[in-house]
Amino acid sequence: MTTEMRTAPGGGPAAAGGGVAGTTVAVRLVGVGAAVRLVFAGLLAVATELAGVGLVATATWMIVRAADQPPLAALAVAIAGVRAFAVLKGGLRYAERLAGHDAVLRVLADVRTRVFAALAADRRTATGAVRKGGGDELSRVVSDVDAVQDAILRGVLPAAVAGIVGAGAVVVTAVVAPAAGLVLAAGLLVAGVLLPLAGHTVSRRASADIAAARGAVTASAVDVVHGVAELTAYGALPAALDRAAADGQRLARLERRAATVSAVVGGAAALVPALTAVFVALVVGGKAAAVLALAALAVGEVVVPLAAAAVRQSELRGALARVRTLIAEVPAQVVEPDGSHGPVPGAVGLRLDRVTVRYPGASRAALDGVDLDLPAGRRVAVVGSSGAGKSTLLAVLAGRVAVAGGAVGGLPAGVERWRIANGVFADAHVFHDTVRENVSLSRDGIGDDDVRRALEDAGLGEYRERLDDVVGEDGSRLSGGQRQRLLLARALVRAPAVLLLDEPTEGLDAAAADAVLATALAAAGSRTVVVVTHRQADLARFDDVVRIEDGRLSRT
Ligand SMILES: Nc1ncnc2c1ncn2[C@@H]1O[C@H](COP(=O)(O)OP(=O)(O)OP(=O)(O)O)[C@@H](O)[C@H]1O
Repeated sequence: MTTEMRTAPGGGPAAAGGGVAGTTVAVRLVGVGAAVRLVFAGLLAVATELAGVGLVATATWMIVRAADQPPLAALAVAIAGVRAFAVLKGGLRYAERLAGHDAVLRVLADVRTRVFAALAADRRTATGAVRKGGGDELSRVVSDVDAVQDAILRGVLPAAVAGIVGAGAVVVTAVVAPAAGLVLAAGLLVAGVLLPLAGHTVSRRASADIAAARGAVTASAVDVVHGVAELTAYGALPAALDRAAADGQRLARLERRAATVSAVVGGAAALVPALTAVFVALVVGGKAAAVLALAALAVGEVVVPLAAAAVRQSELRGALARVRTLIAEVPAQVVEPDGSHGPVPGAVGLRLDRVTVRYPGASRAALDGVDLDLPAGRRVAVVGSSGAGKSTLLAVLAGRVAVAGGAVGGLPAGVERWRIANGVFADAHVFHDTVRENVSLSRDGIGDDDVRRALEDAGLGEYRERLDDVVGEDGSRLSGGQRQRLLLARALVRAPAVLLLDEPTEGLDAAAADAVLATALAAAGSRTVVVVTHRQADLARFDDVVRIEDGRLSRT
């Protein structure tokens, strides 16, 4: 027997992916290039706001001066100034929007690419952040990424612009009239710092509750929709609907409260610049009063949106943290397919060397220091009780799970593991599409004849002439056994060098299971094959039988 098995005790305590967890804090959403663009957009925004304040101040001065009915020549500079500021403001606003959105869209494109890479890696690693929640989690990821845009355009940029414009306006006002400068500084502090801080503090807790409530609503809605047949059959539908309705009401209550906070804070912030303008007018006498008061009003307008943005910012915080974590979880070792790989060799073996796998949050290792030598062409059966770690072993061989310790060897250089080792896995998905598409997955070079042969080999000959049949959502129009054989046909149609089959005959009667395994092994030819099975009768067909119990491997 050439298959060599040793089980080593212990295993590294690090969770899968733990090696990159420490870099989470260091991961930034915005690269240097995008940061430069954002600063440029910010400077344009500052110039736009200053042009706006200049426009108001010049126009006010001109109106006040005109009241004295001076010769027109005395107003000529002011008239030209008003025109210049108005044109400048419009032009700058356009340029600022262009630059700001360009920068933000570039950031988003970059973040989306990195998140996509993380999700793709997630399919093959134990981090499983998205897999755990399925479609619901995926839609949350989409809105989390969109939150990056909101955070920059409605949070970071306006806050920076308001800070610069506000500081500049206070200095200039203080030079003209120190008392007015103080009043303006106080007003801006209240509207631009204190109220946003208050809004942020009050809404921080609420937004965490809202996020949780939103998740609960989605989860209960999905449960009711998907489980309606079972719930009806067991008479549990009214209770489930009540629970879903209660979740909805809780969410509505929380959102109402948050909207009230936002309205109160936003309203107060809008009031402050008006009051500031009145106080500026009171502390400054003469003709300068109107000019400084209206200029203060114009500057106040720049800081007013910050209060509402701060309330929204606390909603976005969770989203941004999740995006950062997700991006940080992209394991460095994941190689993206770039089509530059050579042909997959015909006969390949693999070797596990003290491999340990620990799922996040699990108290014990799913695989614990497992050694397994898998020479090319060997056929190995894996047995063990439920939850012992059999599927995890296949996932390691296919590179779908990150190992916390040990190594997988024997891989030809430059070839990704999934190209070498693949097959039928416990969590395989059947698409709501035709039999043909489910077997070929639109891979190049797989014709109808190949699909038919694979269907025969997998014991699903009854679909030979029904390639256009749509199989339903996750194969709902197939029997359990047919679904399993369809997945087997997918694995056999272009079988990899190492064929991994997780209970390929599950759901078949004994005679059919015997026949399907026999034809599948015949179709596998000289390939290396690893099959997880619970059937004693299958074992005679294999060169070796390995047993996994509690994540440890032994020979039988
Ligand atoms: N994605 C996951 N996240 C967390 N824990 C997991 C995950 N997948 C498996 N586990 C845990 O790892 C252990 C091994 O699971 P695995 O699926 O490998 O067992 P198995 O031997 O294939 O079981 P079965 O015969 O019931 O399919 C179990 O304790 C299981 O609960």
